[in-house]
Amino acid sequence: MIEVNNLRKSFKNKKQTVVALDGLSFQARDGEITGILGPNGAGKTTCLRTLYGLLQADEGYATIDGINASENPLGARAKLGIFPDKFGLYERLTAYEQIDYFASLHGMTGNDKKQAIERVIADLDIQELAHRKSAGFSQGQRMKVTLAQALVHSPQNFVLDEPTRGLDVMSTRVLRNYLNKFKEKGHCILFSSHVMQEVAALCDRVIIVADGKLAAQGTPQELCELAGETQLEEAFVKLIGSDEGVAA
Ligand SMILES: Nc1ncnc2c1ncn2[C@@H]1O[C@H](COP(=O)(O)OP(=O)(O)OP(=O)(O)O)[C@@H](O)[C@H]1O
Repeated sequence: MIEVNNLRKSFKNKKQTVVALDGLSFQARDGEITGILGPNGAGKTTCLRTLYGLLQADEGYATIDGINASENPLGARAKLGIFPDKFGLYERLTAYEQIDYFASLHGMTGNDKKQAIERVIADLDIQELAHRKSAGFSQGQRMKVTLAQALVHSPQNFVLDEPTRGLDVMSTRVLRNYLNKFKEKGHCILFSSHVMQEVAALCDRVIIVADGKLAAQGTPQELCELAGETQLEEAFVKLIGSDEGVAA
């Protein structure tokens, strides 16, 4: 379970202060897919970077299975799989070596590590890629290796930043199926998006963020009822009071 409590974060330069998070709070529960939906600049990535321990909030805190992400970033990351917005594979390494590298970063060694790598390779059905160098991998193959390296340490929680950006239809379907399977096993999945269809298709609960604050939350159905609309897109526009920076 992931909890975000009253997060505040501003970025300051000489001329200007940008408030990225302005007291954001929400929960993402086990056994559910939670989507953070918000227009461009709403604060989604800033929130996720705080969860990874890459950014320190000015106020408030985030916990991963009860572990404070800024006080104990290594402990929190052990419980977290991170699917970044760009697939940064090392072209000269094989898929197996990439996954092995991430397993080692999580402190895995010996037979436990070997078994974990083989399990995730089988899970994602990438046996034929395992001993190929990643230079030349297709977008879908890169996505699967990225998933494997994010999940090799069997985290309870999985966070994805705009996961289907740049993916073709087939890769998007593979990723969605995988997220649904992961959810059915009782894991907590949190992803950010400004793509309405994706959120409507995948999410059990939606956190709508605008200007760094929680604008509304609930199931897609509850959000439609709250706004008095039948389509999530219309409900979203009504709830944030603007249609800027939203993709259908
Ligand atoms: N490192 C930074 N320095 C200065 N301003 C920043 C920095 N990171 C984020 N911001 C600002 O904070 C606000 C929130 O940005 P953030 O990237 O979290 O939004 P987002 O919801 O992820 O947007 P998008 O959907 O466009 O990716 C924006 O106004 C952005 O310009």
